[in-house]
Amino acid sequence: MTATILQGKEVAKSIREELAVEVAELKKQGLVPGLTVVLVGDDPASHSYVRGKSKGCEEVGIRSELILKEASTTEEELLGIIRDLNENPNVHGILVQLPLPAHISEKAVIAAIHPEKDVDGFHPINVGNMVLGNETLLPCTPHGVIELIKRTGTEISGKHAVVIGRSNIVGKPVSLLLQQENATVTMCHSRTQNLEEFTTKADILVVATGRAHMIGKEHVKPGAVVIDVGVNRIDSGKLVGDVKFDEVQEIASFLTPVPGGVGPMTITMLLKNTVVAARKQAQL
Ligand SMILES: Nc1nc(=O)c2c([nH]1)NC[C@@H]1CN(c3ccc(C(=O)N[C@@H](CCC(=O)O)C(=O)O)cc3)C=[N+]21
Ligand SMILES: [Mg+2]
Repeated sequence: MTATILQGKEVAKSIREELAVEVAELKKQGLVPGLTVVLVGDDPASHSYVRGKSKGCEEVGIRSELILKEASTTEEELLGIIRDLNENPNVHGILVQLPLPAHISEKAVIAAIHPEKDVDGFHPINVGNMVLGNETLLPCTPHGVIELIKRTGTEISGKHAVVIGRSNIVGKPVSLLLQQENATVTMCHSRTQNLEEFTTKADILVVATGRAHMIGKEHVKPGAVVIDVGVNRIDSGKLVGDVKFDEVQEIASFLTPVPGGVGPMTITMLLKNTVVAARKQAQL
């Protein structure tokens, strides 16, 4: 079997086209959705991701603004910026790019964002609502993963999903969303013993370890849907996933590439959240 490659980039494009139509409609009603991205410091990877976000906004007609602050910015200054953005009616979404410099508490910064403007879905109130199954702004990568799996035409309900990685931004929330789609979910992580024993049972395997090329075909059940959330910059400068693509392609039914898989879906879900947040705030 050779896997069908799940082109996240193309799925993302079609969702962006739908969003562009929706945004044009909102503009006729006087509402221009607005996203502000705050970037502290000069991490090149962060700058590259942020460029992707501005480009996405431009594509769908969202007004986007970038606030660049030097690495020496204090937590108080950053909290002050967030307070102003919380009060600005033209700003519907606030995204503070992570990671932040070590002297700034990410927890404090995330908690300071108004939950209705938290388009990352990282605020404890939004996380709590997600856990409860309440309608809320969902975290972008997990939401993008679910959308991608749905595009395979695979029924999630009743399937065994195995998630590797237990981070707050991917592993934990994606496990929860899969369970809400009625999958039976197993969560594995860096301390899991006999990883293959679990992963070879997976109908759906979501890999979010942050370790380049750690999953090979010996980990995968023939015919599985494999979603690679890894974005690892290797020495050559190349971007690679957590999955050995060429190997796993021989055995999976569907496989996401890196780049061009989950990444573009993440940004698209951010655009979607910004539109949802704008509607909610404008009561439209
Ligand atoms: N507050 C916050 N929210 C985030 O959502 C957030 C963050 N901080 N910090 C960093 C991570 C990482 N992240 C990515 C988004 C898109 C791609 C993406 O589109 N990647 C392209 C390739 C991009 C390239 O070539 O560099 C792809 O996979 O095809 C990757 C990574 C969002 N993050
Ligand atoms: Mg882990």
